[in-house]
Amino acid sequence: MTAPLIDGFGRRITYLRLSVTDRCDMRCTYCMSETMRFLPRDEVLDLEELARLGEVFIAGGVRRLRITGGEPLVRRDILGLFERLGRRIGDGLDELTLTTNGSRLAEFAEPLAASGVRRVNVSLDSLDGARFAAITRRGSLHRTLDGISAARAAGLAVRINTVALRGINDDEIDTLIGWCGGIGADLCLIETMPLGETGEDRSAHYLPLGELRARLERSWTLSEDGGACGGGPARYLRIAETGRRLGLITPMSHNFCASCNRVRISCTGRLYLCLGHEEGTDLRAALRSGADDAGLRALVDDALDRKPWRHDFAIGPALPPTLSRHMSLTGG
Ligand SMILES: Nc1nc2c(ncn2[C@@H]2O[C@H](COP(=O)(O)OP(=O)(O)OP(=O)(O)O)[C@@H](O)[C@H]2O)c(=O)[nH]1
Ligand SMILES: C[S@@+](CC[C@H](N)C(=O)[O-])C[C@H]1O[C@@H](n2cnc3c(N)ncnc32)[C@H](O)[C@@H]1O
Ligand code: SF4
Ligand code: SF4
Repeated sequence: MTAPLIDGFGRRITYLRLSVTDRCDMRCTYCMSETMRFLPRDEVLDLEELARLGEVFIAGGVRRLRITGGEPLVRRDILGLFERLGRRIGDGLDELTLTTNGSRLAEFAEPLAASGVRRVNVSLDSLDGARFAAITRRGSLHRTLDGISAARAAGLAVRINTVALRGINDDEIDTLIGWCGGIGADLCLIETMPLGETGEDRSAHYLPLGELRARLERSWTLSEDGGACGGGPARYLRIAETGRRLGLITPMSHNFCASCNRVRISCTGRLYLCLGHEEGTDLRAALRSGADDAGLRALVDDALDRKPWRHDFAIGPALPPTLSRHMSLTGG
């Protein structure tokens, strides 16, 4: 291992989110607009470039690597990346995983498991077909459910991600908790974050999870569960009735940045130091002009000194998105 990656506040970086495409087969209302335009292919890193950046971060002590997007499984050559980085599990990496909308998981679950993936986060905002189609604008509930079944059959642990949306799916959270209990999955609720224009007013559907938790406590016995999994932003509660965990990701109402352990690389090879800021550095230019690993690492170290302490997200009817960048570019 080379020297550990440490930011200007002394926070150790051990978790990398690698976005492999900005493209997606869905258009979730809180994530992007109906008419989202995607990047030309030559702006997106090729497999070799992605793998190389992954290796530089593993050498710097990154132990968890999450592949994300856009939808990572719409990228044709994606298995090659999982196979390549999967070889580093136990040799630097503790975990290689992905976040997916599940639409192509039925096809990919087995090969992903064979490459060393042990758990997946699957986004699912509703169990009602018509509602699911309305939220995702073009997704199919049965395809995502088939994907989840295939993941479980392949032995992958599944965590369901649900963005909690007032007036859209907040009446379904009890159902989702019960359903997740039935299939043996944890459920993670997420507050909507103000990234990128979507053509809709996010603030109308923003739901602070403290309020939702109080409501859920009328039906479920929830207790704090210290055991963090993934070193991510979720704070977990144990649900006595199902035995599963309920994760809460609350960047808007309760920020967790003091313990931030992560950075992200966009599909264009830009290192973003924080989900909530534009600060970063262009690693693609360095890659494409022949930089060696030490040169790439020097750029990363220089950037890490500028990692912001926290995000400055603000949401409200009169406020534009805090950042014009969409979540799909960095993968969240
Ligand atoms: N504000 C903020 N949100 C994050 C960060 N990392 C992930 N998220 C959000 O958390 C939600 C769930 O993300 P996932 O891709 O499932 O990743 P994770 O929650 O870190 O996953 P685990 O490794 O399972 O803990 C998404 O809405 C992400 O945008 C972060 O560093 N800051
Ligand atoms: C950007 S998606 C990328 C991976 C994959 N396409 C998926 O949907 O799982 C990663 C996660 O970010 C969440 N997300 C997207 N836009 C968001 C927003 N504006 N606020 C909060 N979470 C968001 C999604 O629900 C998903 O769980
Ligand atoms: S949240 Fe994921 S599935 Fe939905 S539009 Fe964004 S990238 Fe696609
Ligand atoms: S918002 Fe920024 S500082 Fe906060 S946890 Fe996310 S990446 Fe880290």
